[in-house]
Amino acid sequence: MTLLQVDDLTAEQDCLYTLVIKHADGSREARVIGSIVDYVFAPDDPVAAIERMARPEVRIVSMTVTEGGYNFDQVTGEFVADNPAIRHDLAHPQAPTTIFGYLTAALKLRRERGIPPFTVMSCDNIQGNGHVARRMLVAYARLTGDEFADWIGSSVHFPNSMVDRITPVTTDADRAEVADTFGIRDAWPVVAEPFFQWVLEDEFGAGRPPWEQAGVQVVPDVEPYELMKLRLLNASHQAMAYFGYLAGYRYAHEAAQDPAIVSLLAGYMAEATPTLRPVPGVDLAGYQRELIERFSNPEVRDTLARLCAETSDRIPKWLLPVVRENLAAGRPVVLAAAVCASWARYAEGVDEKGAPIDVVDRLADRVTAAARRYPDDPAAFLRDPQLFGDLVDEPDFRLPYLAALKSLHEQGAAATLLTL
Ligand SMILES: NC(=O)c1ccc[n+]([C@@H]2O[C@H](COP(=O)([O-])OP(=O)(O)OC[C@H]3O[C@@H](n4cnc5c(N)ncnc54)[C@H](O)[C@@H]3O)[C@@H](O)[C@H]2O)c1
Ligand SMILES: O=P(O)(O)OC[C@@H](O)[C@@H](O)[C@H](O)[C@H](O)CO
Repeated sequence: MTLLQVDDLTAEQDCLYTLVIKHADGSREARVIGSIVDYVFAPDDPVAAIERMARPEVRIVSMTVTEGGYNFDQVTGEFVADNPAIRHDLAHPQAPTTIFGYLTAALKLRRERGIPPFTVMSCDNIQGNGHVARRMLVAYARLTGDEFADWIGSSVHFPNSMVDRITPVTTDADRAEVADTFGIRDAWPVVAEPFFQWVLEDEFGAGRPPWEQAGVQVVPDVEPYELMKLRLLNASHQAMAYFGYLAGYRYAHEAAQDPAIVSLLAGYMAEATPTLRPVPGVDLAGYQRELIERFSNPEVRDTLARLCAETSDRIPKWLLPVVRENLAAGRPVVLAAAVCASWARYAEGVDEKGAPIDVVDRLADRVTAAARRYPDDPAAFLRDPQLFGDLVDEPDFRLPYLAALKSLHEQGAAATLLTL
């Protein structure tokens, strides 16, 4: 295997890359994208990155740093100040490691130089991603001084957004295909499904490109779209990932073509739907059918391993809000509880044939240790307040969770899916 650095993007191919759209019928569309004009790898040269962000022509800083990058307590929603990376950034403002250190250093420079602030545009899969980005950045800045934090809170804009296109990890096979099919030697092609949706609030302090012309929906309130996407698409990814992996599948389309998994997804989505708001112009039943079709696209070859990673940052943000709202309204949470049980079974790190599972999660040691307390302490996995809050005390959640976990152990994933 060739080890490629993203630096190749600048050195070898002038920041151009190929976007390959993979249709379910096997046809392909390819376009060379020229929207990246330069690239600075911040860990190599933090000061250069900060200076770049401070340039007057920079008007938007967009972020795709995954759910774990926002550093908030998943139960209280509060900024976690007691984090070694945050302590490091406060002590070394010119060599930061977190987005908060970078954004703060660049905004400070702009303010000192009389340059208006940039807009911070989160593209991550977090409910209220703009609101969360604002709250967390202001909380970080407050640790450096109240006046500066207040200035960020009142001067910097943070649009909420919903970004949707299933984009798996690029493989060597993708690179080879781009060369063979399109005659393009590209170290960093991006492959994706045909569907895309980007919904954005028009909340920019210093202007923005006319993204409507490229199909972006600019709306006054993104929340209904976010709820729909995070609770139906992303949470359904979680629903099929662990059951699918334990049942022996390795690709999303394989799992999504199994009728028992389709039933699980349909059942979970029926549980989640009452927690959504009406979405302008969207028929939610049609959206759910389309999701199963999108997941089933055999060409995209999204791996379950990608969907199974960093669960500690995903299930608490996408699935547990559905559980809490349904419990509060007296509605059932049986399938959402079973999905949590499938995570617990997966987190044990050993599959149904005794083979090891590579649990990729920043809390891997902790979740695996808790999961392995089954059967001596069957609810141990739920007794992690930072992940589950007090849900372990809710019988309507705990009992279906325990039933599904017992069945996963005694019958296996395939048989459990049939009983669900
Ligand atoms: N891939 C998709 O299908 C897709 C679709 C829509 C939205 N998104 C959003 O985009 C984000 C990125 O997706 P991706 O597929 O590019 O993921 P990825 O894992 O390929 O890339 C994530 C990047 O974030 C960086 N990162 C991780 N933790 C960080 C932290 N604490 N601080 C700063 N940087 C950090 C990583 O180094 C990596 O470069 C996702 O989390 C999701 O919110 C992804
Ligand atoms: O990338 P993450 O960590 O937010 O979540 C994994 C997938 O659910 C996600 O990448 C989806 O493929 C994407 O959100 C589809 O638009």
